Amino acid sequence: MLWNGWGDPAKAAPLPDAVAGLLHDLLGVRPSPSTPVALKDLELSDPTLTPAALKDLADAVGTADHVRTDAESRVRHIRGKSTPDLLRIRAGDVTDVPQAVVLPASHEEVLAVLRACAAHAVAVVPFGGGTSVVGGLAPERGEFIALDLRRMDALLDLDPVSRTAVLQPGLRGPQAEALLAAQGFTLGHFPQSFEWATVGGFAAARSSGQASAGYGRFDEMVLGLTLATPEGTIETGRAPRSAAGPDLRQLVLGSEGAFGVITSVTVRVRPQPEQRLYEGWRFATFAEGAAALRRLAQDGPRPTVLRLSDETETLVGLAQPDAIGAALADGGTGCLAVTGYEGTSADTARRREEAAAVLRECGGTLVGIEPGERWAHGRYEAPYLRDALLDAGAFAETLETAAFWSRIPELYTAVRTALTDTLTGAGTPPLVMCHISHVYENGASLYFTVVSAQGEDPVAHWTPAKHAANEAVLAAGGTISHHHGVGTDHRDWYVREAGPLAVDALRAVKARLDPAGLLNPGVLLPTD
Ligand SMILES: Cc1cc2nc3c(=O)[nH]c(=O)nc-3n(C[C@H](O)[C@H](O)[C@H](O)COP(=O)(O)OP(=O)(O)OC[C@H]3O[C@@H](n4cnc5c(N)ncnc54)[C@H](O)[C@@H]3O)c2cc1C
Repeated sequence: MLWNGWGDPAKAAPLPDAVAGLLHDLLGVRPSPSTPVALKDLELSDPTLTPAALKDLADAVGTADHVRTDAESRVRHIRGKSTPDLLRIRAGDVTDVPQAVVLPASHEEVLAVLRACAAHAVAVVPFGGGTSVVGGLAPERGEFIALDLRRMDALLDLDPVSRTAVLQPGLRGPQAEALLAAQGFTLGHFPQSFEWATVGGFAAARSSGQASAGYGRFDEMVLGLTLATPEGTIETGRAPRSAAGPDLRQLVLGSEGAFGVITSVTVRVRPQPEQRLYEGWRFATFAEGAAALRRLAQDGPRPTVLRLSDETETLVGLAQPDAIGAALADGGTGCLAVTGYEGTSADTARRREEAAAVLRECGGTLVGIEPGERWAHGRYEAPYLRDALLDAGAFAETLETAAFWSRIPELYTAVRTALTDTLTGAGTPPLVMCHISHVYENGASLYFTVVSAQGEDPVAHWTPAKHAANEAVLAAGGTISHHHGVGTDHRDWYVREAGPLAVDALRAVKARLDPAGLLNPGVLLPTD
């Protein structure tokens, strides 16, 4: 993973000329005068852990080799991958750097690390793939270690009769899929961060993948979890469903490292699909397309992938950026939906035919296989483009929410307006794009992408727009996050969404599991 950008440096994507032209002409983007600070020029404070703390940590993981204090290891575990995170590290801001990176190999070693940290009053940030986009890896505490779970990367068990698998938390998406595929199964969890994010991170942040219409969200796949806390171990998941009290899985899912470290996850798996097929449909308007998605979500049949871009995202996605200005002035040129079917040949053929009838009835026109296959082929590429946009002096960020179907139109307008008005008022009119890519019987998520010129201080320039969007989400009846989580960035809005009694109850849970407040201080819950 690139330390100050996204993904595999070999896959870095140059900005297409047409996009560069659009940025300049439509958004007034000017080339950035500054170049990112080089790794060797970052000015890190010296590690402050005492020799006794370092020795206890080394004992906990068996060897000092798995306790790293070198500058590069520490920098590689700073914050996550939101655009403000990238802008800050590109500017050389290393204030949130961990004191050390500790790499345990088992549940017992995680417990031992937590004991050592408690003894030395050092905070702990569980670190999976480091792809958090909500400040989930930036605790409000100066001295902390990053607990990197990459060595816990085994498939511990596969039960083909029950169709369950037990996975260690440090498995990245492709590693987990490869281990399952070798035995004929798939998890079916394909978020855009699939290549880098981990099983533990998926559970800790309640992730949702691009095939959620067919396979479900990650939290729906989880049947059991093991949680290591400073006070001991919690295990959940004796049976697929249970009436034995409240479901403790739900307390661990989405806890973002604030209650403990997830050291194993039992998931349901499905047979590898015989066939995968994706295609494109066109709707006259976003509202018409959304109504079609709702019909499929409520009455079926459910495609495995179901997504709809609004007019602006459709134009940009079709690589027709030159046409955007004119098309927006004309009121848009329609919206692209992608439907995907994975499963046995007979099942995909049946669902495809029945879904096509519904989509036609709702006003859709089949465009063909090409847009669907193009989407599937390039599904993990967009984050690479963000680095090129930042290099070119543009700002690009995403945010997401969800609501019941009846609220979706108001939520869509409210968030777009908040982003557009705030950034236009600050002198950088944005391009705001949106898509629906996670649907339920009763509602859907909205995922926004914002592109504009960078302000002089790009992070400070973006913050009021992000806050205005958060306010719009709450006012329009949305949730502050559908799948990115709370972290530190959404925490104050989450506290308002959940309400004071709920937050107090969660604090009581944290106080019992983590009495010294060492786990991810300030992430999910306020520290005071
Ligand atoms: C380009 C890009 C695209 C993205 N696309 C999607 C998407 O399509 N869908 C989606 O849901 N999300 C997406 N995300 C967000 C992110 O990938 C998810 O939140 C993911 O679940 C994080 O996994 P991770 O392993 O990187 O966790 P990290 O970023 O390392 O950690 C996330 C949080 O969980 C905690 N944590 C991590 N591992 C554990 C553990 N084992 N036990 C306890 N706590 C733990 C961390 O302390 C942190 O608070 C995207 C992010 C980026 C940058």
